[in-house]
Amino acid sequence: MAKRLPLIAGNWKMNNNHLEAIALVQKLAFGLNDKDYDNAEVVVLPPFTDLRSVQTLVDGDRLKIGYGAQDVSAHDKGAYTGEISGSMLAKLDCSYVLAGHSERREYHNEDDALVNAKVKAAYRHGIVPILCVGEGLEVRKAGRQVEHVLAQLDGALKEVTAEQAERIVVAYEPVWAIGTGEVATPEDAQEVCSAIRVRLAELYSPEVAGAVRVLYGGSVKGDNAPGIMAKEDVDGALVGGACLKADEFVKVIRFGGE
Ligand SMILES: O=C(CO)COP(=O)(O)O
Repeated sequence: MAKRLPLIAGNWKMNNNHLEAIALVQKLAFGLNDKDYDNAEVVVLPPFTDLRSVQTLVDGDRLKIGYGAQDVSAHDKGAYTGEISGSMLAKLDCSYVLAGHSERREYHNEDDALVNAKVKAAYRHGIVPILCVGEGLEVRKAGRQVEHVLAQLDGALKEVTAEQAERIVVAYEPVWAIGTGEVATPEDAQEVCSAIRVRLAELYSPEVAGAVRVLYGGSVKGDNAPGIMAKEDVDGALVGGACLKADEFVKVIRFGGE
């Protein structure tokens, strides 16, 4: 089985205008060397309004940093005020798009059916979805995190083919660890990431399960990344706060040492 290249993705959330975006990507590129890009695929997920500027910079300077969006419409075009389609993102050469981030689920009432529609919209336009799943504190306290996350996974993957699923990225982000400074232990992350992989093998095949990158997200920083990344079924990180500072994000990307 081919070794999975770790993916370190920075979700900027609603931070940085397009000028700030250019400055941050330039600083990040300046801080990274060839070895870093061999160790991990580096991706940034800026707000929609920054994507054209990021595309121009990445193209012009031939940066090895990938990029994508934080959301996509389930629809391809038409009267959907405020929405952004997969084809618009594809035209900006976005490689990835988040689907089902807990903040979309919470503040925009996105349910598994809508997340599933967004996952399929991404595939229609050749964009790899980064599917976010994760439990809240109550579910964690009740010890039902695995069951909860697998139900989200099943819902999001309805009618997704094995060929499509092989390319998906799944990010396990326990809601109680997002933006709280409360990081899951490496064992917590491994438990759920491994359960996700087992479920992918059941839904598809061991080959698909072996190819999919499963990330952990939730208060990942330079100092806790190595412990989490050392776990067998954790193939990278989805980083929020720590990706807004280039130096700190570089530390996460160097989880395995300089
Ligand atoms: O939600 C996250 C990434 O998508 C995690 O955010 P923090 O790293 O700020 O906890």
